[in-house]
Order: sequence, then structure tokens, then C-alpha cells
Amino acid sequence: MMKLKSGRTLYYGKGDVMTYRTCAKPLETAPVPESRYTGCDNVIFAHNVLFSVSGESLLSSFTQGDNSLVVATDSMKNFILRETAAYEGATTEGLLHFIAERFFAKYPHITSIEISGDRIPFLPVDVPGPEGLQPSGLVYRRSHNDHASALLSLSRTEDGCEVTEHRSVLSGLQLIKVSGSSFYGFVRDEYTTLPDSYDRPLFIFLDIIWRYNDVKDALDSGNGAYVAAEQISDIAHAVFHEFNTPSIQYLIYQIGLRLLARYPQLAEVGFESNNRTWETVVDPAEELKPGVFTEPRPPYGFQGFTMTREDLISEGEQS
Ligand SMILES: O=c1[nH]c(=O)c2[nH]c(=O)[nH]c2[nH]1
Repeated sequence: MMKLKSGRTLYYGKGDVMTYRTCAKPLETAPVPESRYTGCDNVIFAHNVLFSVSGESLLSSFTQGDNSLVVATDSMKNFILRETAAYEGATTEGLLHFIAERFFAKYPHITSIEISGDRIPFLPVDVPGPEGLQPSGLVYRRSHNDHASALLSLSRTEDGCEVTEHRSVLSGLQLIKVSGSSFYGFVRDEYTTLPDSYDRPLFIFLDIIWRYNDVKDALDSGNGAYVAAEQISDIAHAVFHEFNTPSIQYLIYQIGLRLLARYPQLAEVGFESNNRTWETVVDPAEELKPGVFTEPRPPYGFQGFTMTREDLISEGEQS
């Protein structure tokens, strides 16, 4: 939320700016043991961008109807689309920063910008080639599964701009583990109807949020420290697989510890989870035998948790 010095909130902008950039610089990332992902060709580098600006000079546009300093949101949309062509980098965060930096340069009366973007995932497809199936490089498949996104808040400085807030996000991950999750031992009193569960089909919706020690690692993949949402997802899969979990709370803590261990360049990781545990209709006779489940009924439980490098250090001291 962008505020003026007076504490007043003031902003305006444009959302759902669909930028289907093609042939951006390929992304290369350092490997991690849990993932095959080491980068992306970025032939399709597509985003849904949300952009807003603020500044003291815009106050009169609200209070006096003075449009003389109002950059039309239609022009903002054109700016985002056209400048996306000039971006030479390989990351969502870098693209957002590039657009904001150029906007500050073009419009001196704008003093702060908030910009976020959802990556629109187009996945590579394999087609027959001389040596068997190989990536087409031309045809891509639109995915409606989880996706990466990022948000930057920026302020004008004497010689350019600085990032005052940033976050990178994996949104909309949905994972089911058919066996190996329990939930028991919780408060049992006159309000409790939920039975103990020693092996439940745990279906979770999960958003994972991360922040870098130095935002430069997010902007420029050339530093070799860029963290790809695809690897974050793969690490979450691996931890979910490995651990028998007594709750979603404990599961996300374990995912957080692994992420902080894998990526020393991250200062903080966070989670927003949603419990969609399937409702059992026909109980499996034993683990990994046939069962039938159905969609749970609302309302749904949720969890939120943030962790810093301190959590990893204190965990190391305990073990
Ligand atoms: O993992 C869970 N945590 C809870 O806090 C909770 N509460 C609940 O009803 N089911 C679950 N599951």
C-alpha cells in the first residue's frame, strides 16, 4: 500500500497487463538434489503484470481534478508492453525492476512504484526427432497449475531507484499424499467432533514465499544465486514424501528448514497453506490398498508461517 509523507494512501495503476514476451534470455540455475530443474529456455516469457504508482504530485489529481501530471493507465499499459521488448534479462523479478526503473526515468514526478507479475507458465513439449523424443522449441503447452510470481516496491532515489520491499512466490501448489500423514493429540473437549486420524489422505493447497538477503540475486540470474519456483516446488514434493507428518504446521516447518538449508542466499521463507484433506468414503483396508475419497466440505482450515535463517541455526543447535 503506497503512502504519502502525510500518511495518506494514494495510488493508481493498471492490472492484468498480459505481456507475452518471446525469446527472452535463457535462465540457468544451480542444481539442487531434489530437482531436475536447472533452467528454462524462456522462449515464452509471459506475465500478467499489475502496476501502480504514487507521489505527492498526484494529490491534486484526486483533490482538484487536475490531470496535468496523470499518466493515463492506458499509457502505463503501453509502456509495460513496449518496454518488455527491451528487457535483456531472464527473471520475472528482473523484468519488473526493469519496467519500474524505466518508468521512474521517464516520469520524474513519480516517487514510488509497486509492481507485481504472475508468470504465465507455458511448458515445453517433446516431439519425435532424429534421436527420439526431444523438446520442440516451438510448441509450448499452457499450464493452469501452480506458477511463480513476484512483487517489488520501489522508491525514487537521487540517482535512480531502490527496492524497498520484495518477495518471490510460488502460488497455487496443490499436493496430495495418499498415506503417511496423521493428525491426533489435539485439544479434545466439548467442542471436538473430529476423530483422531493416524493415516489421512492429506491434500494441501500451498503458497510459498521467499525473500533474498540481497535483492540483486533475484534481479540478475547472472549472479548464479537466483532461486527458481520450479525448484522450490520440487523441494516441497521431496519433503512431503520423506516425512511422516503429524500436521500441516509441522510439514511446512520442515519444508522451510530444507529451503533455508538449500539456499543460503535467502533471508526468509513463508507459507500459506490450506487443508483440503479428502473425505474418506471407503476406508482402505491397509496402507496403499484401494480406497475411495471425495472432496472435503467447507469451511477449510489454513496455516501461515514465516521463517528466517535463525530457525535453521537454532534447529542445528538442537540436533
Ligand atoms: O494439519 C492439520 N492442522 C490443524 O490444525 C488441523 N485442524 C483440523 O481440524 N485438521 C487439521 N490438520
